[in-house]
Amino acid sequence: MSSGDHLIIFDTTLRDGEQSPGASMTREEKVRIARALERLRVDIIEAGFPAASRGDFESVRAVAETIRDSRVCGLARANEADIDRAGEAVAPAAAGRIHTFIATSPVHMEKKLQLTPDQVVERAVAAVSRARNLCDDVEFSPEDAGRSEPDFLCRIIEAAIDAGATTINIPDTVGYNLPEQFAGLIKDLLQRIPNAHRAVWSAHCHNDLGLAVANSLAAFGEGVRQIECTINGLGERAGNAALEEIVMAVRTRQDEFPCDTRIEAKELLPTSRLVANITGFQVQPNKAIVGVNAFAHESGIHQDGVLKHRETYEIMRAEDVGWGTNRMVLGKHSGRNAFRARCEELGIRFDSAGQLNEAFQRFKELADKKHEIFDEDLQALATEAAVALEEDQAVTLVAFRCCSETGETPVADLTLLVDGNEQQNSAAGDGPVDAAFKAIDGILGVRAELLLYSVNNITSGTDAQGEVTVRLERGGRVVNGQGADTDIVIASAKAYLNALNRLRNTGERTHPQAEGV
Ligand SMILES: CC(=O)SCCNC(=O)CCNC(=O)[C@H](O)C(C)(C)COP(=O)(O)OP(=O)(O)OC[C@H]1O[C@@H](n2cnc3c(N)ncnc32)[C@H](O)[C@@H]1OP(=O)(O)O
Ligand SMILES: CC(C)C(=O)C(=O)O
Ligand SMILES: [Mg+2]
Repeated sequence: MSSGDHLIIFDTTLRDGEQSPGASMTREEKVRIARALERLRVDIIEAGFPAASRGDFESVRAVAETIRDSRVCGLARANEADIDRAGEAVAPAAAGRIHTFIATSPVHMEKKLQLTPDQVVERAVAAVSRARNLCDDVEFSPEDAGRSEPDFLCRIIEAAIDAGATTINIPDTVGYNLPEQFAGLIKDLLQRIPNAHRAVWSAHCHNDLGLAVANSLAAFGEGVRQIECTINGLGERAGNAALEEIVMAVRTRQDEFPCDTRIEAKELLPTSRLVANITGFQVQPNKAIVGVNAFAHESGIHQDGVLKHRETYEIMRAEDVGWGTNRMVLGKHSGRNAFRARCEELGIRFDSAGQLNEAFQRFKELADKKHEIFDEDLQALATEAAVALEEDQAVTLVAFRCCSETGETPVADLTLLVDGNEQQNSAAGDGPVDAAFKAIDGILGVRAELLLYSVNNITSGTDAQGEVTVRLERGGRVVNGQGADTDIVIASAKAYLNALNRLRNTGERTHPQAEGV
């Protein structure tokens, strides 16, 4: 719990994070998240604003009673009642903190507090002194410091340290600052305030301009040793600096920073998921560190690079932040190397370059129709490709159109390539599949009995491939045919043709059951 020479991570998910409209948490939920934060080894957990409500007081107290390895903090305005309530709430903690604040920008002092700067200094000093009588660890924040006058900040911060503040937190409350400007403010305050060295300095940045993490890191570069942040960047308006981004930026770029955090990074993903599930604020896929795509590669050139040497396209290891591993997503941007590697992992071997090419071609065609290709899709593709190569597909589907309207008889219109010649036919049927089969029969003039027709979706989702199996019987011979497509009527036509081709190729076969369904 001591600050030592590491960067102190002050997590405010349960206080500022909870201020996101719609993110309110119950006491039990706060305790669950606090436990996760303790496993993550955050130094300080700001558990709530005890004066806000009885429920929040009880939540902060429950967290203080439960957590042993992180300091537990409660927020309080600069008034007696709030401070006493915060002191009472954190009293059971193994290590507690009272965090008191008052706004220092001209607009906040004049319009919101309706106090003069002298009155604000007076309240800040009284608040810090009162808090110090209740707790030996007191943090003071000049709210809206990012828009406050530096001279006034120097005055009030010096007074707060003299009154007993052990941490001075500089908030960019409305996310207005730019990184260089915020770093400049920190540097200026540290140089000009004579007793600055008696407190730990902290940054608390908001993300209104998407700069919360950048501003926090810039402040770290200028001497702050505590950063206030939240899991998934949850927080008031556009949120706070994201804890996982701060932690991994500092760890990954130790060449740029003076020290590291104590965070157990493998807990980042589980904690992110817990907070997302409890608050209902799901993380965007491209969110750094914890987004589902943060360690996923779909482009062939990237996949090829990562397969050859991970560091070509990854600056962190997925495993280090709680993911099982990085992820190769097969889609239309993927190349042969990733395709073959995944197939090999699934035990699919290609005996020849021709077989690989055939399967890869089919994979690209499918990928044009489907967002993501799953393992089951690959299995189906590999089977189809093998069948296509090993069998004489004398009849193939060239084009297909089907009109199906409420109250109207469905009509299928298709073109087949039969022994090298294109032939077209239309037919009506009881349903689109029946119409398709009849149109095929019309061209081929075959009479086979349909013994079985079944459809399975290979993967989930409305863009999933449907896999159709048909079983045909003619003259005592029984064959099965399979077809897969994102359109199940086309999958049906393919399966029917596959079976008809087999009937042609297995003219002499008498044990069709061996094929199984
Ligand atoms: C930047 C931040 O994140 S600050 C924290 C923001 N979080 C919250 O506000 C969540 C918890 N808040 C609450 O539950 C309520 O606002 C309470 C219980 C704190 C106060 O409720 P109310 O007494 O009804 O006051 P209300 O919220 O309407 O107005 C805030 C009052 O606090 C005053 N105030 C605001 N900040 C401070 C401060 N740091 N120190 C002293 N007084 C303050 C305002 O000037 C206003 O005073 P007024 O009533 O005399 O005009
Ligand atoms: C209470 C303070 C630190 C705050 O949340 C802010 O200014 O954003
Ligand atoms: Mg804030």
